[in-house]
Amino acid sequence: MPHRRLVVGAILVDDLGAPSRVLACRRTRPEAIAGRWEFPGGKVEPGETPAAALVREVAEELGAAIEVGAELRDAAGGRWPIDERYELALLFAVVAPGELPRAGSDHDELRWLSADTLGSVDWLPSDTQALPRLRALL
Ligand SMILES: Nc1nc2c([nH]c(=O)n2[C@H]2C[C@H](O)[C@@H](COP(=O)(O)OP(=O)(O)OP(=O)(O)O)O2)c(=O)[nH]1
Repeated sequence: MPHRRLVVGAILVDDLGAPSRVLACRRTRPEAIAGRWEFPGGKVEPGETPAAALVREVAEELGAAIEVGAELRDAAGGRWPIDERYELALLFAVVAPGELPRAGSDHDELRWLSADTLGSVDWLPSDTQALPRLRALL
C-alpha cells in the first residue's frame, strides 16, 4: 500500500490531565463535506512535525495558540484512516492561557461537547471512528 499523507486534527480539551469537554468545529468547505463536524487541523507539510502542523493550522483556522499533548491512537496503536491518500493523526491539545478559539472562514460554528453530547453532531467519518476511545477518556 502506498504511503498515505498525514492530516492532523486537534482534540482541543479543557484540561489535558482531566479532560471533560472537546471542541468540535463545523466545516464550511469544500462543498462535499461542508456542514460536517471535525477536529480543527489540516495537512502536514513536508518536513513538518505533526505537532508543529497542528499549532500552525489551529492558529490559522481559530486564531488561537495551543499546547499539544499526547496522540489518540486506535486499539492496535494505529492512526485513523481517511481514504486511500490520507490518514488522520489526532493529538490532544489545550488552548494557551488567555487565548479564545473563534470560527474563521473554515468553520461556521464551534461547539464544546462532553461525553454525553459527543455523538450529537455529524462528524466526518474518520473522526467517528475515534469517538468511542475519546468518549472513554472524558
Ligand atoms: N482538518 C481535519 N480534516 C479532516 C478531519 N477528518 C477528516 O477526514 N479530515 C479530512 C478532510 C479533508 O479531506 C482532509 C484535510 O483537509 P483540510 O482542508 O483540513 O487541510 P488543509 O487545511 O491543509 O487544506 P488545504 O490547504 O489543502 O486546502 O482531511 C479532521 O478531523 N480535521
